Amino acid sequence: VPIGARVKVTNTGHQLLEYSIRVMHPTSVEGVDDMIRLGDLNEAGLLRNLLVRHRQGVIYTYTGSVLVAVNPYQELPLYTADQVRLYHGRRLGELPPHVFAIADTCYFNMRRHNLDQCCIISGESGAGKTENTKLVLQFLAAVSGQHSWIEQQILEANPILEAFGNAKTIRNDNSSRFGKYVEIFFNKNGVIEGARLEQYLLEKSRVCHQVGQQRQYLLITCRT
Ligand SMILES: Nc1ncnc2c1ncn2[C@@H]1O[C@H](COP(=O)(O)OP(=O)(O)OP(=O)(O)O)[C@@H](O)[C@H]1O
Repeated sequence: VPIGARVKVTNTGHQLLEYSIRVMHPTSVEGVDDMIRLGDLNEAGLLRNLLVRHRQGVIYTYTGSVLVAVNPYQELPLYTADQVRLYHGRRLGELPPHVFAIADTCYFNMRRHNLDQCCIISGESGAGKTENTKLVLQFLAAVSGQHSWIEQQILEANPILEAFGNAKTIRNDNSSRFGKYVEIFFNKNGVIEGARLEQYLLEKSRVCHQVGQQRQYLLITCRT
């Protein structure tokens, strides 16, 4: 049953949807940074908030410690070195929502509590998972102290992986053919020492041409 509606059974046994119309909560008019503060905390309220912010050119919104990113489909001046410096060492929520704030919170928690941190990036095809993953890596490489060859290698591995593992679909010109599990290893001083990437969840439905044995799926690049 859609949110805001309820099922009513008529005398003849038919089911009807009855919609209730309510006055919009003031927080839904301008939009809020953190959707936990929404008065209309339902699906319609969340979607409206994202729409209002998108119209204002704002692509990131929190729901507590979860970041919702709306794909802007255009270059925004949000990922400069100045932005990295701005978000480094700040508490979540202190500044406007940003993927750098999430990356910084992970880095801070890892160093402070000496615990592994995990960032899950999910969404439908074309939502911006790959781009935001790269931004998290870019941020971690920038703040993790020494600017060594290793950090550069990790960042530069992406175009190579994308060359083999990405291809055009109706939804996304640069669609990934497989999911990625990226592990970044830091030493005690918070400096990047290495990385490991594991691929999983290959979407066979996206493969349109198969080379040789099944195991070679990942080396297939194709255009649909
Ligand atoms: N933050 C952003 N700023 C600018 N452009 C973006 C941003 N996020 C996504 N895009 C654009 O949208 C395109 C699709 O994004 P991306 O490849 O990250 O989606 P995805 O969720 O990984 O999709 P798939 O599941 O199909 O691999 C990118 O190639 C880029 O052009």
